[in-house]
Amino acid sequence: MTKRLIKNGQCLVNGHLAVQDILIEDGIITAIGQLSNPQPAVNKIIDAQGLFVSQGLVDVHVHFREPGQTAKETIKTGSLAAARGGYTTVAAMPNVIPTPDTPERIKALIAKNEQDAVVHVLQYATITTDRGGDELVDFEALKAAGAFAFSNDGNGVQTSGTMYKAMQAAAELNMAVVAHAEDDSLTYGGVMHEGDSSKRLGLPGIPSVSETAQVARDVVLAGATGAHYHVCHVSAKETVQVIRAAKQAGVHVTAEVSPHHLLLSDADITSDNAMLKMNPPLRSETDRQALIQGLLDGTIDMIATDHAPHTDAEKAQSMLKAPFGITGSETAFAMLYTKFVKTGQFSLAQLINWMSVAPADVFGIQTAGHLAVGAPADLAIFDLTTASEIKREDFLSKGHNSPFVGETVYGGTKLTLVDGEVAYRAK
Ligand SMILES: NC(=O)N[C@@H](CC(=O)O)C(=O)O
Ligand SMILES: [Zn+2]
Ligand SMILES: [Zn+2]
Repeated sequence: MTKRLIKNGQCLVNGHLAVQDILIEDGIITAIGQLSNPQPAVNKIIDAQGLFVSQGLVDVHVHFREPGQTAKETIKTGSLAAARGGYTTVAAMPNVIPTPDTPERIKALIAKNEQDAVVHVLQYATITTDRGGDELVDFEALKAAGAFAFSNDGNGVQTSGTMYKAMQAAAELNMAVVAHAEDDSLTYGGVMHEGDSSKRLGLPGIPSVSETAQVARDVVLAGATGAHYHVCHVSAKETVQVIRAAKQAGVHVTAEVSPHHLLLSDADITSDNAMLKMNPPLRSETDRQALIQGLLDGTIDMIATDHAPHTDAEKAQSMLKAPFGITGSETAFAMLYTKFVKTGQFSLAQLINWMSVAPADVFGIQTAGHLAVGAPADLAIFDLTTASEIKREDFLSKGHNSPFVGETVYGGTKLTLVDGEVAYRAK
């Protein structure tokens, strides 16, 4: 039996930091508290003096590009990036090639995730065949094959009738429909938010209504079907209002926001720079403030990265040509800690709630989100007091497409344990 002891770490206890020791036996947390020293037969002692020891973070929105686009990312590199960010459980979106829209395909992908990943990977199935059109997948068979939830992320479901039937099927199975909300008839070939910055730069804009109109449709459908409807990467203030009203009306709707939509706005796009191109786009400062308010009042439940790696060559192009998406796994905690917790806007407990507890609880991920005796030893150890610079050469992701390179941050990850084993250790 392997016994590890994490000594003297700072843990959140009832929302406040307190010094605790954590005993791990065969990958399971077996004791938390002021443990007597020495513990009998401990194989390894980790000294966490002055460090923050947290339950592992949970990210319900990442893109690994395998199979199909392994120049951008693989299951291995994407999971290493997650571990470096302090994540121990992630959910992988299905926009890989071929896409997991059949039981055979998702089984093969789950087996590959299991084999290659250094963190726990949950796998989304698509809502429709080929992640487009109106032919629904076999929800029951995909659930039986191990699907985590259903999503066409990368694209919105364009037809109301298709979304309605998808929600009926998902509700029947007690599974979530996880939506990238985007009405293609309202995007006009845009590459950034339609607003002052797009006008100044002369770049085509994506109006907020392209997101909000579809979420408005979907909360009505969720209300009618009783389905759990989860909104990906909320970006617009009007969308926050629609979700708030739907929650008040008793609709089973939940929502995530990405770190970049909390940290940046279109005012940060001062030149044609594809490192700031993602979907949905960075919106106005008013939208950003509404997202922060949405988190604080519970309208938005959680933070998810939408880690979307692309190659250097692709992202070196103009915003007109480059693909949408930025990476996020390796920068999320440190950036959010530095910009929101250190500044006093969020408490550390709130941040851990949005980055671990809430995603696990909302999606019923039994094995994640809580630092507790009996739970798997999925832990992240962060250094909240030493400043470091985000450097592109340090990324374990194949993607370097991060607008946060060069930022000085606190909250770097020192060690990530998955089932008690080292998934990431800082050099
Ligand atoms: N967010 C993005 O800009 N891109 C994502 C797709 C998505 O999340 O919609 C990708 O797969 O690259
Ligand atoms: Zn999306
Ligand atoms: Zn995505």
